[in-house]
Amino acid sequence: MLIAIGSDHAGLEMKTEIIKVLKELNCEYIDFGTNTSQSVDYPDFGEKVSDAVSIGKVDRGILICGTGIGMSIVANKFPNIRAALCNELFSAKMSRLHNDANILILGGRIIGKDLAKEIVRTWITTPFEGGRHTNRLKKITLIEDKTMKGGPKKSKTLWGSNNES
Ligand SMILES: O=C(CO)[C@H](O)[C@H](O)[C@H](O)COP(=O)(O)O
Repeated sequence: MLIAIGSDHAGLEMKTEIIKVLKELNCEYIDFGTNTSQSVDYPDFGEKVSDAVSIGKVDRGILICGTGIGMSIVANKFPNIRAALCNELFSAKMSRLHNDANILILGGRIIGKDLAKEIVRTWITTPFEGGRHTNRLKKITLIEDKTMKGGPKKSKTLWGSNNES
């Protein structure tokens, strides 16, 4: 299995630990950074990993930021992405069994490295259950098609418009 992995500065230490687990599980990986403790912006790294999974360059992705929330917001903007923020084992297992999650997200400032490593082991080795869940995933894809078709929607936020008319 080929895994894309990335973090911001708040997830860097945990990323280093998780790479050890990937090696232990004989997973190949592409490390999209960051690789220094300098403060960076999580969307830049979330985008690289999510894009790699979205276009099928890699099988799955792992993202780490401070809480995992920022990376989750970024990753779930991408087509074909089912990103799951899992800071405990049960969610990690269920995100594979029921949701076929293809990106795992962890909060580097929320949980310790031993739990994070155990979550990664569980998430990598748990298969998708299929059955009734397949139809639910198809419905998610239909929603994605409806909402993403036709390119970016106009949006005006407090931070400014990304598509001025
Ligand atoms: O947790 C996060 C928000 O969702 C981000 O991933 C960042 O890690 C966090 O915002 C970084 O905070 P900092 O104060 O700039 O270190």
